[in-house]
Amino acid sequence: MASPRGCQLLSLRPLGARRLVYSQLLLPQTLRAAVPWSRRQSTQSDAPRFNNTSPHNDSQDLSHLNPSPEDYSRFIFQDKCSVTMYAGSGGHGCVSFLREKYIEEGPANGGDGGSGGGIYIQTVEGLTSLHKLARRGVVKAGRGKNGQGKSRGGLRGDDILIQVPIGTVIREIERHDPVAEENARRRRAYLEQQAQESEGVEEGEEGAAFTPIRHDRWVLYPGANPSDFLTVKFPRLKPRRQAIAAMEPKAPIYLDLSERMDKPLLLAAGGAGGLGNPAFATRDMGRPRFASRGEGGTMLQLDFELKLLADVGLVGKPNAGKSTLLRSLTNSRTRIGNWEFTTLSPHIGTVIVDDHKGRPMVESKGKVHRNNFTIADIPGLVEDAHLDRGLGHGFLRHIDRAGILAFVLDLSAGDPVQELKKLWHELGEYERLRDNEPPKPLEEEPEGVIDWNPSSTGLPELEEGRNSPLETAADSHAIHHQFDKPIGSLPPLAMPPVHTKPWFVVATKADLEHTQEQYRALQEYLSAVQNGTADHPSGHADGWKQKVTAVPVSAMRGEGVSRIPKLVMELLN
Ligand SMILES: Nc1nc2c(ncn2[C@@H]2O[C@H](COP(=O)(O)OP(=O)(O)OP(=O)(O)O)[C@@H](O)[C@H]2O)c(=O)[nH]1
Ligand SMILES: [Mg+2]
Repeated sequence: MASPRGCQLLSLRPLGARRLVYSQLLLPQTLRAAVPWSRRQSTQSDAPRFNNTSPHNDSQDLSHLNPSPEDYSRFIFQDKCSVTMYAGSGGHGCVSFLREKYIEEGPANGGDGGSGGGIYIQTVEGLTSLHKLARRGVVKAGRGKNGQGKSRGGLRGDDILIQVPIGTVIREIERHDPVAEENARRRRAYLEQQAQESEGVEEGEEGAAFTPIRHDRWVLYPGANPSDFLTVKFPRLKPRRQAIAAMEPKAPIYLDLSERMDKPLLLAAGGAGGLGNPAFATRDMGRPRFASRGEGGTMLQLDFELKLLADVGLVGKPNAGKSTLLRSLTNSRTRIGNWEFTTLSPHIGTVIVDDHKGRPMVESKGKVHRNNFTIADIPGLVEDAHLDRGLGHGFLRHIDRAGILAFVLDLSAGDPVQELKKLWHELGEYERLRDNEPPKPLEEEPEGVIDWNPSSTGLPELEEGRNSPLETAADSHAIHHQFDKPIGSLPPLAMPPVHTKPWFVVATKADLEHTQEQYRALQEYLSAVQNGTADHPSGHADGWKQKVTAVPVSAMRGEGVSRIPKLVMELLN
């Protein structure tokens, strides 16, 4: 028993030391004293101290809402990542001949190679972060197995299914498609030949020209001498794609996966398998001693970005009590601390709203029943956050992505109306800066952009004339020109203006003294905004103000928070 305990203590020590340094740097004198106090909460006997006055003490387990410093888990969050994907290449065809007693020179019986594995994508409910995908970095589908003798075909390569959260946007950064490149090469060769013919080069001369064997395209019979092939005329080998490749979205890929998908969507099909030697048998050459190699798989470099973070985003100053509020509403284990910037990355919690029998209580817009919504706890906003102060722009971007904004105002910390206006000011400034950014190159080329709607039954448009070698070559030429120069950073996602989003206020720490007057003033102001007698705090005349209200809560005691799910469900509708 002794050794594991020792280990635990060792691992916690540096953390405690670091926290103390933070607290001394960031906290005012009055709050500093609270840090050792909150650390003391870890012992059972001290835990209920601050709650002595609360009538709920006995009935509720409040330790979840005012956790000890040890009681937190690190939530790894990533809302952006770039992943390189390789579809599997096809297996090679086999060169083999029937060998049987009394059959001297058996016919060709090499099997075809198996096709390479494809890469599929699907949105699933319950995922909130891209960190798992980001950690993989490179994703490779399986290669098809080579064909074998006795006409045995090779096995297909394994497919890869990538699961992403709903609201992921996928954009293509780079593509390397061996089939398209081979087509382009053939096209160039064809054009050169045409040019030569028009210049009057005689056919006889050209026909005699020596063409080296393309070992990247052909498999030769292992027992044969290379010189045996000098006189062999290899057939023209068109690069092939699997039939399923017709279901790939148009290049360059731009997908906005904003709904749950029942079926996966193909991003890149694997390369077609090579053909066995029977495929090349002709009347003149009954026993071809070559087979074709499998086609290479497409390489895609894709940028993933989470567009919609959560249904509700908590916006507030550092230390306002956002994380405590999230804990009181959900099972989240987000970290709480009486100092600023406790939360360093968004945490998402899910609130289940049902009749305790699993049946949803509310029906939302698209007539789809919902029994849950998600809340994102975002790091606190400081003044001039839009100028990258505090924890920077990144978190304003997260606010941008929540459907509903919940402004968390600490009633014990100054005038809440002024606080609310400051928060709106930061959002407005951020939006202004974002919208004034110069447009990036990809925005000027919208022709490759498709709106993928997973609920529609139709397939995405197919690449036109993909099977015709000349047209395909031209296409691939275009692709190549586009990717000659790297696209660089992609343009930001287009979001609806922040001031048009539904919002409400959570007035927290209402259990503290002298907060009633503050709440009253806040509620008066919000009523005035709703009636139109006061300006919308964002300063926009067309700001959303259909039902602006403030919910007084004491998140730490879990009081008043039950009104929030009802309000959110109303707003979601
Ligand atoms: N009295 C009282 N204290 C609260 C309440 N809600 C939160 N607190 C305290 O306020 C402090 C800050 O709470 P957090 O939830 O970490 O605040 P935050 O807004 O997430 O802070 P950052 O993550 O730094 O942005 C903690 O010490 C909480 O215990 C409340 O309703 N009443
Ligand atoms: Mg927090």
